[in-house]
Amino acid sequence: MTSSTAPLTSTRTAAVRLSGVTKDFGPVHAVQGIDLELQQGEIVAFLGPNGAGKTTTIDMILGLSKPTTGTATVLGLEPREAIARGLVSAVMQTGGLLKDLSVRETVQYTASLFANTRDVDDVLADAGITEIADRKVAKCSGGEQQRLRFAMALLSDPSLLLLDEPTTGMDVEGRRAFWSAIRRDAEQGRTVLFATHYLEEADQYADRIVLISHGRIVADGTGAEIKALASGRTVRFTLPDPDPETFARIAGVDGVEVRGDTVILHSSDSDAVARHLLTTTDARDLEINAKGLEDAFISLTGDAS
Ligand SMILES: Nc1ncnc2c1ncn2[C@@H]1O[C@H](COP(=O)(O)OP(=O)(O)OP(=O)(O)O)[C@@H](O)[C@H]1O
Repeated sequence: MTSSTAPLTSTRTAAVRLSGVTKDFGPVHAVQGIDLELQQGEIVAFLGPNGAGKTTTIDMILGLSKPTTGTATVLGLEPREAIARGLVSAVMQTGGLLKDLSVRETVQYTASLFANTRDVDDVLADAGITEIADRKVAKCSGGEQQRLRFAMALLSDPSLLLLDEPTTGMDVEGRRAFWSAIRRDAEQGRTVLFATHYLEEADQYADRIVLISHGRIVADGTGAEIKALASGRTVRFTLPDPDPETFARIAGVDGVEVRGDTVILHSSDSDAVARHLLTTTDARDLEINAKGLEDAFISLTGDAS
């Protein structure tokens, strides 16, 4: 066994390395070949729609399931080994809290289950919940409960923190308080990977966004780079027997989708494209819409079904 000599704190060891990872559930190909390396200290968002494969991938990083093919390592170790050494913690969406305990009692109880932990008051402070330490869990808002889960996750002082859609169902204020606690903590150098559906959340809190769709990475970059993919407008219209080639040649058109008699053009100059269509073709029922993330997924994956 070589793991006892592994250079755990070396900046050269990736926090997470996925190589050719796939995961099948019977006939469902949930993850279809992911190669990804996260450096220590990075805050990375896994951004994708429902069913993209985010949770399945996080479960493999946590060692909760094994890849069908490919390998996953955490700080150079097998995921289960990294967990056993207290190097990884997770904040999941729900569950795991006893309603009758107070916030402090919950953290104290969790701490009592481990041999070595950080000081309870310190983790309460880091999670920003010192002032509600005596409140019963049942009386805490969704955002406060998530900050409590975050405090519990900090007890082992993990190098890697995984968050699976941690702000689902929270109001704006709960979300803001939760993320400011995470962000403050991450500034100390912890690696954070979180799954989200929201481009804004990913853009605001991550240094890097990995866009995932249908079990594959379709883009990987900064918030500005990913937002550029989701910017621009679509021009939708109907025309009998449309020819995609003709539309691709119109100045300002970046992408063409044809669904029967309906055509959707992606463009950064939708006014010019609309003017051209209305003055030189028989296009009808023309609509201009702001592009969103769903359109970015469609353009990137070519999935126009
Ligand atoms: N245990 C399982 N058995 C069968 N299919 C599964 C199982 N777990 C996940 N899947 C399927 O794998 C695909 C990926 O699911 P996954 O939960 O990883 O997506 P996700 O990106 O986390 O989605 P969401 O944002 O909805 O949580 C989906 O089609 C899902 O139905």
